[in-house]
Formats: sequence, structure tokens, C-alpha cells
Amino acid sequence: MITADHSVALPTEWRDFLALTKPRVMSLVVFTGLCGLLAAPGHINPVIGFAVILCIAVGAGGAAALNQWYESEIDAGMKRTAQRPIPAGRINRTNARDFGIALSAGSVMIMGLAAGWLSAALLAISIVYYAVVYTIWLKPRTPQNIVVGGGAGAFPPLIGWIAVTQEVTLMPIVLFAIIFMWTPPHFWALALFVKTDYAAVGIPMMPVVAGETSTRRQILIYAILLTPVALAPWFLGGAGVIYGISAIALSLAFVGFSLPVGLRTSAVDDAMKPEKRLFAFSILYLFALFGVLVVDRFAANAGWIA
Ligand code: HEM
Ligand SMILES: CC(C)=CCC/C(C)=C/CC/C(C)=C/COP(=O)(O)OP(=O)(O)O
Repeated sequence: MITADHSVALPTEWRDFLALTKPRVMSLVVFTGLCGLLAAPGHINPVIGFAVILCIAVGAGGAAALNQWYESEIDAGMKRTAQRPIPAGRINRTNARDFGIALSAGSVMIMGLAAGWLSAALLAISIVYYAVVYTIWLKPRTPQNIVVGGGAGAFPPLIGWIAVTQEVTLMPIVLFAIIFMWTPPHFWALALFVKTDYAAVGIPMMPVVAGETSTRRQILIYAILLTPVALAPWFLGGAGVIYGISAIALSLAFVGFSLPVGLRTSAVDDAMKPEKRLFAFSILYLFALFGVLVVDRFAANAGWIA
């Protein structure tokens, strides 16, 4: 459909199915997968490379749909999520479940045929990790849910890298570890300002269970620990000086944004500005860190740097 302002609008139902895939969150998931693929040593046919990234996007979207199928009642009870397609009554649960299964199964099959069954197995593991291990098992049970469950979101660069190299080496594991260490400050910054939402529906997120002060300290600890992990590609020789200097600057800024959050016992103001700033910066941080890894590799391949 062409609208009055000449933009192309999707039919409402399509838009709701698209919303089930959590496209904004998954944009960063897909970006890190793409960076893993582009930074890996070796060559991949561009058509196969495109299929790999599409499969990561579709698989992550399928897992997100399954997450919302399972959590529709919880989502209905939280202000932030009440308008999602299922709780708002725009998509019925069975359709959402079937959509999630179709995307998940389809993406794993196509990944296997296009890029090999090692990448497909890793994609399948990450989908099950998010939709089952995190959503069904960990999230309603333990405040460590996102520490352990965050592993699901750490797979995409590993998948992208291994689609090129077909083997598990140290560098893709380091990329996994970066996202693993990044997830707690990313999510707990947000959890601090939506704490009442999670408490209302009985989800044991860290600020609800351990309290604000403990969560703040843990945010700071993870942000500090993330720094050497983010620098590891440089120390290990998997990335050069462009990456190294950028990683130092970005990680110092990340710790800088974490300090006003982590050193307090309660919010500095009702608007939770430092927490919101840290959450926003966490997203910029990961985009920039993975982006610069690719720039660094391209510069090295082009012979601009050693
Ligand atoms: C268990 C781990 C994680 C949890 C619990 C979590 C949770 C959240 C939540 C609740 C939001 C708010 C947006 C919304 O309502 O959907 C959000 C935003 C976001 N997350 Fe995460 N996240 C996790 C891991 C990740 C990972 C691994 C990535 C990417 C690599 C990521 C990327 C993003 C992005 C880009 C946004 C901003 C979306 C927007 O602008 O609306 N998250 N996250
Ligand atoms: C390839 C693949 C399968 C990647 C999965 C990537 C992944 C695990 C991303 C996690 C990001 C995410 C949407 C968390 C939301 O948590 P939530 O669902 O608890 O948030 P909510 O409170 O908004 O429902």
C-alpha cells in the first residue's frame, strides 16, 4: 500500500507479525552476526554470506515470536509490553507460535544447506537457548536469568564467523564472551528503571530480588570486567591497533557511564537519567565495537596497517 506521504506501508497484520520478531532489538543481533562474518579470516561467497545473515535474522525473529507466545500473559501485565501484538489482541497465540516455529525451523534448515551444519547447529542452539532455556526455564526462576540467558544473544558473531571458517577457534569465542559480559550492564540498567513492571508480574529480575544497590554494584563490576574481554581480540593478535585504541576508548566510556549508576545506592533523580543514558550507550557501544572490528580487519587486509 502506498500512503499519502509516498512511503510503503505494510498491511496491519504483517506489521504485527514483524513486531513479533522484535526487529529493533534484533537489528543489533544481526549486526554482530554480520560483523563476525566480515571479520573472519577467509572468503565466503556473497550469496551464501547474505543467506547466513538472513538466517540469523529470521532465526532470532522466530525465537522472539516464541518468547512472546510463551509470555503473553506476563507481557499483558507490564506497561512496556502490554501493547505487543498478542496481549493487545491483534494476533492470536496459536498463530504466533506457528509463526515462531516456522521461522526457527526454516532458518536452521536453510542455514544448514547454505553454510553447513555446524553453523546451523549453533543457530538451533541459540534459538532453543533464548526461547526455551532463558524464556521458559531461567527467566521466571532466578535473578541470574540474564547472566546465563545472555549467552543466547552472544551466539550470532560466533555463527557468522564459523560460517566462513567452518571451525571453532579462539577469536569467535572471544566475540561470544564480549556480548556475554556486556549483557548484564545492558539489561540491568534498563531493569532499574522498569523495576516496578517486573515486580508486578513476579519476574525475579535482579533489582527486584537483590535490591537496587546490589544491582548497581554488579553493573559496575561487569562493566569493568568487560574492558579486558573487549581488548582481548587485540592482545590475542586477532585485531589490530585501530580496534585496540577504539576498544580502550569505548570501554572507558562504558565504565564512565556505569560509574554514576554503580556508585549510588538509589536513583539520583526520578527520571533515572544516568540509568537511561547507560542503557542507550550500551547499545551504541556494541554497534561501535563490532563495527570497528570490521573496519580494522578491512584496513589490515588492504595493507593500510600492519
Ligand atoms: C538476556 C539478554 C537480554 C535481555 C533480557 C535484554 C532486554 C532488553 C529489553 C527489555 C529491551 C527494551 C526493548 C524492548 O522492550 O524490547 C532491550 C533493548 C534492546 N536490546 Fe536487549 N536484552 C538482552 C540482550 C541483548 C542482546 C544480546 C542484544 C544485541 C546484541 C540486545 C540489543 C538490544 C537493542 C538494540 C535494544 C534497543 C531496542 C530499541 O531501540 O527499541 N539485547 N533489551
Ligand atoms: C540467533 C538468536 C536466537 C538470537 C537471540 C538473541 C537474543 C537472546 C536476544 C535477547 C534479546 C532480547 C529481546 C531480550 C529480551 O528479553 P525478554 O524477552 O526477557 O524481554 P521482555 O521483557 O521485553 O519480554
